[in-house]
Amino acid sequence: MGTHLGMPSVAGRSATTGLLDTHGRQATDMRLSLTDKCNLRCTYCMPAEGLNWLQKDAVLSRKEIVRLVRIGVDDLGIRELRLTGGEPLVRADLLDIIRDIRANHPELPISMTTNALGLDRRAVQLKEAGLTRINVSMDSLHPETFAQLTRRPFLDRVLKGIEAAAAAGLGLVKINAVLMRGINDHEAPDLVEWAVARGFELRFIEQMPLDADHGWTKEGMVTAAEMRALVETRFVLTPDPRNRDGAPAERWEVRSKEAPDVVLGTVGIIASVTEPFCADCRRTRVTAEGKIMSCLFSREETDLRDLLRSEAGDDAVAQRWRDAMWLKPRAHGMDHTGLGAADFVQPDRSMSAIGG
Ligand SMILES: Nc1nc2c(ncn2[C@@H]2O[C@H](COP(=O)(O)OP(=O)(O)OP(=O)(O)O)[C@@H](O)[C@H]2O)c(=O)[nH]1
Ligand SMILES: C[S@@+](CC[C@H](N)C(=O)[O-])C[C@H]1O[C@@H](n2cnc3c(N)ncnc32)[C@H](O)[C@@H]1O
Ligand code: SF4
Ligand code: SF4
Repeated sequence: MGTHLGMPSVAGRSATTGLLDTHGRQATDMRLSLTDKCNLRCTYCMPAEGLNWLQKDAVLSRKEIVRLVRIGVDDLGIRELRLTGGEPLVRADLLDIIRDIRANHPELPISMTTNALGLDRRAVQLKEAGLTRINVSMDSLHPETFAQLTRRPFLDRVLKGIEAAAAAGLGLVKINAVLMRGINDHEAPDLVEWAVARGFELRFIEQMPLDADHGWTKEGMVTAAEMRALVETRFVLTPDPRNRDGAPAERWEVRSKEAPDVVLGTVGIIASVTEPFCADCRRTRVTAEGKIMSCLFSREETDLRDLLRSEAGDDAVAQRWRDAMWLKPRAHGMDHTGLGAADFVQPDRSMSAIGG
């Protein structure tokens, strides 16, 4: 667990404090969903038939998004912004949104998590608009396995997108791979080999119960310990000495068994289920329709859109955001960790509808 502010009292929350919660954490990392729509149907996230997309006017407009980010950064201590979704690249005004945010906040790190479809055509423009870096989700290097997991045959397009992002200077490129038992878990060492050869940081992700199909089981998921063992069939892993600094990924240095003196690269493992990192969580989430979710697994949502569409000033918006974050659950949407525990309730929203 990293450093924390002391437990703040309600009286101690003045109009100038940031996004504190009753467990002594402060959210400085804003995750903003630009859309609930997506052009893939990853089995651990979306149903095959897709979801009922939000109406256009239900989704925050460019102006509303830019205002919300300004309030977050200027009034609430946000220090990092991540654009996500659904698939952020399907949003037509994505470049304008990034340009506007960059104009207001010249130093703000702005990253994006994407499936990379269409990124080959837009990577340079994204960089020019002011995007800092990119994470790409890609679970398999085999076209058939990729198609099985995403229900779409688009691996070659994703690979082109990744190449374009690296060439455009949107690095360090991180690659996210959810490992699924019996489907792509055997690919773990190949994915590591592919990523380190290209200077990408690969992260293996434990599957969480956030799929629209509600098919997740604790027994069925691949654990972080298993992921390490799979990688260690070909490589030597040692803890990365750098400070984790609130990051979900625990990083490991990768060496080959033949030349263990040379660090080939780094691999991360995001163990939300078996090794949760909630005690050091620094996240605040805004859904595409402007609801604050203080935790990925929150059952409570706080609407900011109605305030943004009223005459309310920035102070009122900031205060409602603070109030929502104050009540952030300790972990996994509850007062204790335990995805899949008897008292855990899976949120109604899938990962794509929350904003991963
Ligand atoms: N438990 C938990 N897992 C999360 C949360 N946010 C993201 N994840 C998981 O972490 C994975 C990686 O998320 P990214 O969007 O790439 O963000 P990140 O790892 O914070 O990114 P970097 O800062 O670039 O390292 C996601 O695919 C989720 O599975 C969160 O708030 N809680
Ligand atoms: C919801 S997606 C949104 C951004 C973009 N569409 C993408 O896939 O990168 C963000 C991240 O959530 C991850 N994700 C989705 N469902 C998940 C689940 N059930 N468990 C763990 N990670 C999940 C994806 O692998 C992806 O890295
Ligand atoms: S993980 Fe990302 S790419 Fe896959 S269905 Fe969900 S939102 Fe779409
Ligand atoms: S589950 Fe909730 S508290 Fe835990 S890291 Fe994710 S958002 Fe933070």
